[in-house]
Amino acid sequence: TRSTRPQRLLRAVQQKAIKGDPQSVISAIDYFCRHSEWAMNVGDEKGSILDSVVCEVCPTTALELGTYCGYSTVRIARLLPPGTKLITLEFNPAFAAVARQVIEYAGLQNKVCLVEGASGDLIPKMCQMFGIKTFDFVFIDHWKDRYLPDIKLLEECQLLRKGSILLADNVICPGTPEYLEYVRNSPHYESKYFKSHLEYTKVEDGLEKSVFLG
Ligand SMILES: Nc1ncnc2c1ncn2CCOCCNC(=O)c1cc(-c2ccc(F)cc2)cc(O)c1O
Ligand SMILES: [Mg+2]
Repeated sequence: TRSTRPQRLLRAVQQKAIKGDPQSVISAIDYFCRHSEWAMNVGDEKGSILDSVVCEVCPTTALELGTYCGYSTVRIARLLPPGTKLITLEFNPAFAAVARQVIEYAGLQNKVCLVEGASGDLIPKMCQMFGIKTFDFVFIDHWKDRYLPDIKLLEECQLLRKGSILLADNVICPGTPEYLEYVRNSPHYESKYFKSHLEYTKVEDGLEKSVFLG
């Protein structure tokens, strides 16, 4: 049977990137998506904004909702100091299988814990599964209609603390209107929009950075 797009993306990494070199894995995926097949990675333009927020936060505990092929997982994990853990949740087993191989190719498997399952089911288990009290940083990049229910779930599970940073992808395209309305109007968040473009296109998109105020 024909290969899938994530499998073709993985093959491009294995053929073009250097094993153990996260930057070459990132560049190989960006090249594949620009010159061969578009794929829904956060991409290089929004990825640079993601990098700067991760470097500013220096998280000791980080969560990613929506792994896909592991592109943003590699971007985040390569910036984390030793001893920190990035937990990434992926619903689709085929995506997760590719992501594990991309993360391993980058040599970052010891900094990443990929869990398969739906965010709504897994978030309440973070404490018992990993002993995580609170997350310093959350990158939100999964089903656009799950953004709002899942941050409310993070609040209810007391997984956010004063100063926890949420960074949400695709707030313009495909768009997350309810999420934006909530974080921009809630007294519990201070929110800021980083204007950019939909990965590998000229279409407007952006990231919303929100600080939880407690
Ligand atoms: N653990 C979990 N729990 C729940 N749900 C989960 C999950 N893990 C995964 N999922 C669900 C699916 O995750 C992928 C979500 N991402 C996108 O859909 C996406 C789409 C576009 C896009 C597509 C077409 C266009 F024309 C224009 C833009 C761009 C992006 O940057 C996107 O991120
Ligand atoms: Mg996205």
